[in-house]
Parts: sequence; C-alpha cells; structure tokens
Amino acid sequence: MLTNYTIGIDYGTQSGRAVLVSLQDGKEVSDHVTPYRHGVMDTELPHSGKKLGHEWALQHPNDYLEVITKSVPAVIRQSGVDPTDIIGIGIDFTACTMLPVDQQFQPLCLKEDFKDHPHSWVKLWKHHAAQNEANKINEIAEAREESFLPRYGGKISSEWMIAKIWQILNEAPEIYEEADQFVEATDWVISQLTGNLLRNSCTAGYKAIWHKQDGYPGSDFFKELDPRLENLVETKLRGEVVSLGTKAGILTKEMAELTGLPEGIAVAVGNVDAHAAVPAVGVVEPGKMVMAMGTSICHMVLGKEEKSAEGMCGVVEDGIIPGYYGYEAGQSAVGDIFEWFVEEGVPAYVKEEANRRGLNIHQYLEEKASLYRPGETGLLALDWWNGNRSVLVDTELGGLFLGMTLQTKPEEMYRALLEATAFGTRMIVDTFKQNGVEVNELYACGGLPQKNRLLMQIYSDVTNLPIKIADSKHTPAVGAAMFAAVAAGEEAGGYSSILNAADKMARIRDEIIRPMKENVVIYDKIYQEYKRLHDYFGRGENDVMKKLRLLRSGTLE
Ligand SMILES: Nc1ncnc2c1ncn2[C@@H]1O[C@H](COP(=O)(O)OP(=O)(O)O)[C@@H](O)[C@H]1O
Ligand SMILES: O=C(CO)[C@@H](O)[C@@H](O)COP(=O)(O)O
Repeated sequence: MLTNYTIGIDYGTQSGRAVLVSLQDGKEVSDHVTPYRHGVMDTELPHSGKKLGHEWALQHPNDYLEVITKSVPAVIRQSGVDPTDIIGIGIDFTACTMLPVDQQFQPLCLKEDFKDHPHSWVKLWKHHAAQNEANKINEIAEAREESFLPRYGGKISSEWMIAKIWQILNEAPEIYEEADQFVEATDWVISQLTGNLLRNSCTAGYKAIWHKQDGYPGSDFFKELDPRLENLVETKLRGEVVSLGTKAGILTKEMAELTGLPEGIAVAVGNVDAHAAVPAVGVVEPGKMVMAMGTSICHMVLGKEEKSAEGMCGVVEDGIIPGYYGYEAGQSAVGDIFEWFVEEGVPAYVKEEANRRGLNIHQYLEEKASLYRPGETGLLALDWWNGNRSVLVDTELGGLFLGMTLQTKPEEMYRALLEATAFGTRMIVDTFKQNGVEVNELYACGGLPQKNRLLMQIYSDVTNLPIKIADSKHTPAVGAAMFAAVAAGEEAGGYSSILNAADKMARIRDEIIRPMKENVVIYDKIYQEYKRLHDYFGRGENDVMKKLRLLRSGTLE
C-alpha cells in the first residue's frame, strides 16, 4: 500500500488538470494543466466559423483527450514514480456537459457529415440556450405533480441533460436521429480509456433526473413533453447506471501506450468536479458545506434524510458519499463575473498601475478593495451575470449594480461583485437551513480560495460561518484519484471504500477563516437589502431583466 499511487484528472471549464497522488497520505506528488485548445466555443464553430446564438457554449471532445495524452505522461515524468506503482485512474468533470455519439462512441461532431452542425458538438454545462425547453419541462412536470420535481428544488435547469437533448430534437431533429446515445462527457472520456460506456449515478442523478429507486421519469412524462421523446430512456439514454467508485473497466492497451501507464490498471467511473471534491477535503458527514469555488460555485452538503429546499440543484441518494443524501446547489457565475469585470470593466490606468507593480489586475483590485470596510463602497450588486442557478433557477436574469456615483472607483465595484457572490451563497445556506438541511461550517476548494483572501473573509463575514480551506491545488482531481483507489480495490493496494480513502488521503489547511463580528453586523444589514432586490427582480415583481432580453432578440411583443 505505502508505495502505491493513483492519477486523478479534473476537467474544468477552461482546462484539464492531472494529479499523481500518493495513496499513503493524499499528497499531490505532481500536477500538470492542459488548457483546452478550443477553450469555450461561444461565438463560432471551428472549421466553418459558423456563428452560434446567444447563450451557446460548446467544447471540442479532442481537447479532453489531449489532457490525457499530455498531462498524464507529464505527471508521471515529473514525479519520478515507477509507473508500475500506479494502480488506477479516475476523472471528474463539469456537468451537465453532454454530447451525441454514434454506436462506436464516436462524437458526431468529429464526423465529416456533422462537423458544421452546432448541435453535434459537446454542450458545455453553461450552455443556456435550452431555456424554453426547461420552462416547458417544469410546466408539464408541475401540472402532472411529478414526484421528482421536489428533489430538484422545484425546477429542472436548462443546464441539464433533458433540456439539452430536447433542444437538439427541436432545432436539429437529424442530429437527434443520428445520435445513438446522448452521454455525459465524463462517461464518454471513461469510454475512451476503457472501451466501456457506463453511466455514473452522480451525473445521472443530479443532471438527468435519475433516481436510485424510481429510475428516470416515466415514458408517459416524456411523451407529454414531445411524442418523439417517449422512448428516450430506453434508446438514447440507455445503459447501466453505476455508483461512484465502481470500476468502469481497465485501461486499454492503446491508452496505456499513449499515456505511459500500465495496461490493465483500474479505471473508475466518471464523477462530477464539485462532488469529487467533497471526500478530498474529508467531508463524509452532514453539516459541513463544501464550496467548489472557481468559474462558478457548487455548494455540496450531506444529509441523513431526503428534504426539499427551494432552488437546490438536487438531492441524490449516495450521490456524493454512499450512505448519505447528497445535496447540491450552486451559483452559475462567480470567478467568471470577476473575470468579466477585469477584462471588460477596468480603465487603462488600473491595468498600467497593476502592470507597473507586477500584479495581475485581480491582485491589484483585491489589494485596493481590502482597504474598505463593509458598506463603505456604498454599492450593492446582484450576482446574476450568468443567470441565477440557486435558488431562483432562472438563466434569463442579468446582473445589477446599485448606488454608483461619479466618484465610484473600479476597486469599489470589484469589492461589490465579491460581496454580491457572497450574498448569493448566503441565500443558498439560509434556504438549506430553513428546510432542515444542517450547515454549520464551510469548506472551500477550487481556484478562488487560493487566489483571493479578501473574497474568503467576505464569505465568512456574510455567512457568519468559519471556513476551512483545502490543502490541495486541485482538490476535485485528488477526489477523482481517491475514487480511482476505490475502483482498484484493497487487493490491488487501493482502498475498500471512499470513507477509508478519505480517512487517509483528505487534506485541509490548519488555518481557519473566522467571521469578524463587526463585519457580520454590517453585512447582515446589507444582505437584507440584497434579499429585497433579489426578490423584486427575481421573483416576478419586476420582469425588466427578461424584457430587456426580449428586446435584444427582437421578440418583445
Ligand atoms: N485573484 C483572483 N481573484 C478572484 N478571481 C480570480 C482571481 N484569479 C482568477 N480568478 C477567477 O478564477 C476563475 C478560475 O477558477 P479555477 O478554479 O481556477 O477554474 P475552474 O472554474 O475552471 O475550475 C476565473 O473565472 C478567474 O476569473
Ligand atoms: O455544475 C457543476 C457541477 O454540478 C459544475 O460542473 C459547473 O458549475 C462548472 O464548475 P467549474 O466552475 O468549472 O468548477
């Protein structure tokens, strides 16, 4: 056991990161990042340059394979570890990131006949163009009093599998017809490593309305959505759904040659990025909320009973850790909002000054924004730059700044954006608590906790909760490596369960960020105003944000 290692790969929004992890203590021996060559394709297709509509977000499946062929050999090389000591590999992915494939699991977008068709490509989690379909799914599910709806906080999101599939059917029936199956990218990558296509219970549960006891919604529900969808589950969503930590198969000879890994090692079934992070910070019991903080935030918490909370993304039995109900909620833009501001919203003098001081713009603005006390900017923002995932589940909402004057400074606006995202998290925490899901402390992982100290203090002050930070550069990847150790099994030198793996491998920093009393009091007052604005613009009292969208698309009647 002591000399064994596994590899975990975290497929994020902009890059894939591999880590080689020691099974003895969870230490990341080496890591390597491969940025996606095609990034997020949200304006046009490769090859043809064909324009994409508003709210589209696609990816290139070959970028995922490039992460394997570049980052895996790199981590083996850097580590100096003997490849024969590597006993398994696992991955986690953004979700629902899905694609249509043919019978040989080949993505339709890689076939000559379909490469110029936008609907043949991978739809990234943040592809929000299936909102009409999501609205209809919700309307019909509500009218039929479908029992699955409360498990998803009352609403199915346009980010998820069924809405995305239905959009394909509506806008490109020929692609729908041609697809042998629609699969999560995480399951597709595993099929490329093993030759087996298995659906993991985590993405199926959270993103495709699958339930451990009830399975998918009935064919009568799908038929009412659209008669052409009646047999979707038995046809294009068919396949075994297996639990996390299951061995999907063994690494193929071809993949072994491409990566330098031994042929035949265990490959774990796919997982979701945020969910994989939970055991990696040692959270295997209720009351501890894990925030995977990057482009977006996913909020994960475990419970002993199945409860319903408005706007949560889902509660899935065994969805994160076996034996518990796993709850997920989220904010669909966080780091992305800060990036938007840094790229689109700061004047030249800020860039020059940051440059002169050898800081990036985030660092420069964080430093300046830290000099303010809560409330001092006089600003309040709504964090809906990419819609609202929880608790409103509405991708058609937009961002808002309030209180600007001729004296407003960029650092004040940056601080207001950091605060707005913290208020969004508080809304989620409060909603869970009000519905009987315990949240007593926060655990943070992902890129943001390491990059922005002010942000973390604001989150602690706004929620009035202590925050523990992951002691790992790529926490979800470590989680994926832990599930790989479980897939390999004790007999191969791995672990018999994810609880045992977490016990030995989870790592958090010693330092805890604690709420500062004087800040908590002021933020509590500002939060009441945030809540009022949130409800006013988000719950239908003033639909101006939606009207503006309709005006933009020329469809306001
Ligand atoms: N110093 C910073 N402060 C706040 N946000 C930052 C900072 N540096 C980068 N970001 C944001 O972090 C996000 C990337 O987060 P990361 O966790 O690395 O990636 P991913 O979400 O793809 O997993 C980007 O949206 C970027 O704008
Ligand atoms: O929605 C989920 C998980 O359910 C995430 O994959 C999605 O928010 C993307 O996460 P990142 O911000 O890229 O870490």
